[in-house]
Order: sequence, then C-alpha cells, then structure tokens
Amino acid sequence: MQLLTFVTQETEVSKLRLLVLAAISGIANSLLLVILNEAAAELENGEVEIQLLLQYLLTFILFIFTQRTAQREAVIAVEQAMQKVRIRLADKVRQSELRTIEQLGNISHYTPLTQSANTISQAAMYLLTGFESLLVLLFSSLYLLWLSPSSFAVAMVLITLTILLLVRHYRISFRELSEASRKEGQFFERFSTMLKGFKQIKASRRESDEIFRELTQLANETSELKSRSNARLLEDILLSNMAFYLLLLIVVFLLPNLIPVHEENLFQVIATILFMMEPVYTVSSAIPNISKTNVSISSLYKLEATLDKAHNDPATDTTISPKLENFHTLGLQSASFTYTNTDGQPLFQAGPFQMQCQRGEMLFITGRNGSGKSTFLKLLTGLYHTDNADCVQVDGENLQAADYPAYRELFSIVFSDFHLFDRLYGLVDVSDDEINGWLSKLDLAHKTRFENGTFTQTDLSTGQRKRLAFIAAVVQHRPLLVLDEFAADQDPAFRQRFYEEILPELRAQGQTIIAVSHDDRYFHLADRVLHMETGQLQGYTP
Ligand SMILES: Nc1ncnc2c1ncn2[C@@H]1O[C@H](COP(=O)(O)OP(=O)(O)OP(=O)(O)O)[C@@H](O)[C@H]1O
Repeated sequence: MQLLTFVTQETEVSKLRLLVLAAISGIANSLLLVILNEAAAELENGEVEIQLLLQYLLTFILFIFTQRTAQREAVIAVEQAMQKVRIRLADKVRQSELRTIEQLGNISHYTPLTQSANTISQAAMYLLTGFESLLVLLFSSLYLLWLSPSSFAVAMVLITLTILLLVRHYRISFRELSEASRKEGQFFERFSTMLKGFKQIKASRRESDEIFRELTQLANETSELKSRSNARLLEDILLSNMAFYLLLLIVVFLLPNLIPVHEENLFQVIATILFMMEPVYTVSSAIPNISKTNVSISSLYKLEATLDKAHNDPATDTTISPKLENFHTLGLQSASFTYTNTDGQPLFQAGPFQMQCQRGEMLFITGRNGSGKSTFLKLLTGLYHTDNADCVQVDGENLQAADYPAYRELFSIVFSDFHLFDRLYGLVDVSDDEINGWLSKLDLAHKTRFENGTFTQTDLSTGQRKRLAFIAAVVQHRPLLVLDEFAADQDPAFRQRFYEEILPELRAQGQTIIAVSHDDRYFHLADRVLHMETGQLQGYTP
C-alpha cells in the first residue's frame, strides 16, 4: 500500500512508537467497554465498587492521552514528509535534462505536487484511526468470544463478508479515482491551454466552443467517476451498519431459541456488538480516503520515477575551472542529436556537426525554419546531451560528463521563446547603475528601472520584454553570448543599432557571440556565417 510506503520511507518519526501508542489507545478503548460491562453486571447485583470507577477513569485518561499523542505526531510527521517530497521533486525537476522537461511538457504532470498534499496529510489520520479501530475490533471480538462463542461465530461470518466486500470496493475505487485524477490533470492542461491561447479563442467563437466542449466533457467524466466512488462510500457505511443490525437480530431473536444458556449475558453481548459498530464504521470510511491517498502518492512517485529515469548530470559542481575559463576554442565534433517520440522512435536527427568557434569571434547562423539551428545551439551550450559521448570539445579536448554543469555556466543565452523571471536571480557583483545603463542604451529607461533586484515594470511589448531578457543575459558577464533570433521582433532602427553598435561593442569587450539571425543585410559584420541545411551545418560567405 503506497500510503504505508510513504509513511515508512519519508517520515523520520518512529513508526514503532506510533504503532505502540495507537495499540495502547485501541486496547484502552476496548477496556472501557469491559469495565462498563463489569459495572453494569455489578449494578444488577447491588452496588458498583469504587475500584471500577477508578479503573474506568485511569483507562479513559490513558485512551485520550495515547490517542491525542499518536494523532498529533502522525499529522506532524506526514506534513514534514510532504514538504520533504515536494522539495525533493522540485530539486529533481531543476536537475533534470532539458529534453526530459520538454517531453514531460504541460503542467498537468506536476499537479500531484500541489493536489496530493492535502489528501496525504488527511490520510495520516485515517491510517492511524483505522489501525486503532482494527485493534478495538480485535479485542472486542475476543471479549465477545469470551461472553458468547455462538454470537462471536455469527459476528465473524458477517464481519468477514463485510470486509471482503469493502476490499473489493477499495480496488474498484482505486481504479476509478486514478482515472479521475488523470482526467483532472487533462482538465487543468486544457484550462491552461485556454488561457495561453486566449487571444485566438476570443476572436473565434467556434474555437472557443470546441475547447469549452472538451473542458465540459472532462469535468463531467471526472465528476461522474468521483460521484460513483463517493456513493459507494455511503453504501459501504450503510452496509456495515446493516451487517451489525443483522447480527443483533440473530443474537437477540434467533440464538436464544437455539442455545438456552445464551440469555445469561445477553445485555453485555448487545453492548459489545453496538460498541463494535464504531470501529467498523471508522474502517469503512477510512478505506475510500486511503484509496484517494494511494492514487495521489502513486502519481507523485510516478513523476519522481520519470525524473529519475532521465539522464541527469553525474555531478552538480558548477565551478568553472581555469582551463574552461580561459578556453581558446570550443565546439562540436561528430555531434548529433536525435529527437524521439515517447516510444523512442526517431523523429529528426540534427547533425553530425563539426564546428569550432574561436574565443572573441562573432558568429552568425542562418537557415530555414525547422532546419536545426535551435537544436544546434542547445547541443553547443550543453543543454542537450549529444547522441554519443565525447562530442563537445574545449581546446580540442573532449568535455567529460561531470564537466557539463560548469561548461553550461560559460554561456548566457536569450532563447527565441525566452522567459523573463520576475527578478534577476543569481546576479553577482552587478550594480543597479550598470543595469539602468543598459536600460538607457536599449531605449527602455523611460519605461522601467532596475531597483532591488527587479525591473519596476515588466508589462511591456513583446519586443521590449525581449530587450529586458537580453539585458538579463548580458549582465551575467559570461564569456559567450548566445542569441536565438533576438532581433526578429525588433524595429528596423533598433535592429540597425543592435547589429552595428551593440554587438560590436560587446565583441570589443571580449565577448564571443553566436547568434541565429535572418538579417542578411548585417551578415558582413560577422566574422563567420554558417548556414544550417536540414540538420547539417555549412560554411557560408555572405
Ligand atoms: N520538441 C521537439 N520534439 C520533436 N522534434 C522536434 C522538437 N523540436 C524540434 N524538433 C525537430 O527538429 C527540427 C529542428 O528544429 P529546430 O527548432 O532546431 O529548428 P530551427 O532551425 O531552430 O527552426 P526555427 O527557425 O523555426 O526556430 C524540426 O524540424 C523538428 O522536426
């Protein structure tokens, strides 16, 4: 059971201590019944001894104390475990290869990280009370056996049948809830698609209706699966009650006629059976919740297994060695990369690439859409791992797998689908003045300022936001600046200044620049222009 694995693997609290506390609480609970029955019997014969009252009070205190302590510790432990799992998964996501995250794709894969938390926290309580109730049931059954073996036999038959049915229902619920959770993920994915493509659907009623139909269908299917499961929960509670009323019927109306001695302690037997109803009720209502939690934990561990399977860097050290820092050339040697579908079937092969870049060079790359320019940049910058090892070279030497994290630190990159974070993370020794200087240089000073680690205004046009992304890259002061179609959405006047002033200025300061560009009127400014032709890189003279 996933919940048990979760509690065992992720929590640091002593499981034995929790079980012992729950066991004491369960035994104390059952003892209360025995003492009450004893007292009732004594009352029939005269007076109740004060000793019994004291025993009752002490057992009651023990019951409350152990139950409260066990529940508090379990809840705290599960909260801590949940926090630990979330942090571990967030860390695994950031350590994953780019390709894995691209393949995982949309947000629906990460919903377990947020959705599961509440379910799992609640489930700790159910697990503990479920265990305690099972113990109460066990001890009350033994007490029933002592009071009336025939009632015990009937009770066992009925309870076993009830439990078998509950277990069968648990399996069905698990399947239904897994399916509901998958559909819920798809709902959120469609919902985020609707938000991302809002402009299009706002302008097209038919498009909007079709997406809305899909959303409605997913919501309906999810709700149908969940309602079915919840209805079964109510039926299960009713069923366990019915089993006990049937038991009472047999014990009170049938057994006394069959076994004459049975009437002697009939009241105690009835009280015991009524007492056993509560734990059975608790167990039957815990099952659907534990089932929901198992679904949540399964999806969390599934996400983690996907991240673990991905080829992660064997090391995380990002310290740039002096050798890397002072490189003269870097490039790719027989480097290729193959996109595959989820079944591992090849879709497109980029390369093999042979390419060397000199320090301080300004290199432009051109080529048709889909020819492989971005893929080449991802290989060169170490964001994608090449199909074969030892294909990235620095000063003619192969880059070792453990060097990748440090190698990536050599590049600052502005992607064509750039993302502007709400603050400039990880900046070291960069003054606000330097960033504000860049804002003036890129004609943005009248729109925004840099203060306290953030731009005061980022709600700007696409081209303006891209200039902010360019500033964020440049002020990292890394040896290589990589630009993927940066100027594509800039106005002609800025574009001219960018190619004729800004890039040459950066090169003069020692930056190596590798830029994908379609602006052939500025190609003469580059040291070299390379042309990408369906996955193959060729030299090109403008
Ligand atoms: N995420 C992906 N999954 C599978 N195949 C992909 C993926 N991205 C790109 N490809 C394949 O790789 C080829 C090269 O894509 P790439 O993005 O490198 O081209 P590009 O030259 O940068 O194109 P553009 O000029 O349109 O940006 C594409 O034609 C496509 O077949």
